Amino acid sequence: MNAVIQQLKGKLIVSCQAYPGEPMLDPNTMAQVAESAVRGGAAAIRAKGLADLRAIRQRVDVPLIGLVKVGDTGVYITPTLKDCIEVAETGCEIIAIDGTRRERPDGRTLAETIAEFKAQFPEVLVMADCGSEGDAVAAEQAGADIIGTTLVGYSGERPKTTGVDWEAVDQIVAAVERPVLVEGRVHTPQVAAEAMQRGAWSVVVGTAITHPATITGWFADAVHNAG
Ligand SMILES: CC(=O)N[C@H](C=O)[C@@H](O)[C@H](O)[C@H](O)COP(=O)(O)O
Repeated sequence: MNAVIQQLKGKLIVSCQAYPGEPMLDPNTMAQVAESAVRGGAAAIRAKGLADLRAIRQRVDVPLIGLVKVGDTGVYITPTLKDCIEVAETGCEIIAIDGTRRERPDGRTLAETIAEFKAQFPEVLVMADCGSEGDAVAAEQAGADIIGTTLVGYSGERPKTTGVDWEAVDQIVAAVERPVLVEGRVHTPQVAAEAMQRGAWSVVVGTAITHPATITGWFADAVHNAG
């Protein structure tokens, strides 16, 4: 078992991302958020964008799961081999890439992408962001080291549930042997604990920890609806 994967077993991973046009879209800000998450107990940080990744790398010692987002539709999470290489060059232990069976913008299959990437970066792990059980099985066969439920509800294969899509999580956990990171719409500690009980290796939480505008909206709506 790879040491980094072992290190993440039963631990919380925090995703620190701000989006185009947002006030927190700033590498130094994201590095501060990441360091705060590590102080709170995050065993690893997931982050996007080369500048954010470089800034976070200088600030925290825990493993980094790096990605880039190219657009926000179709295959947009670290979509090409070139993107994989650029992310790995920032010093991440793990790269997160689109792990669906959809056509990739550079024409490579997922298996080709992983094989060519690993030829250059044998030490760097690949997390496949999947949207369904079928994706997860294919991604494992394609050589992914870690399976993420990241794209469940976003790739068109599964409906987007309000919280975690437990049916998809159960199917994926049962179908693959690789560690499954439950990621996407984990909004409370109780839900994170349930993910572990259902067989997750680790849980990745983004919005509910690191996206104040969304969290504020939850509270604002609750107050408004109760008033
Ligand atoms: C679908 C997609 O593009 N997900 C992205 C992947 O990196 C992020 O925008 C999410 O914040 C992340 O997956 C964590 O999920 P949540 O923020 O729901 O805890």
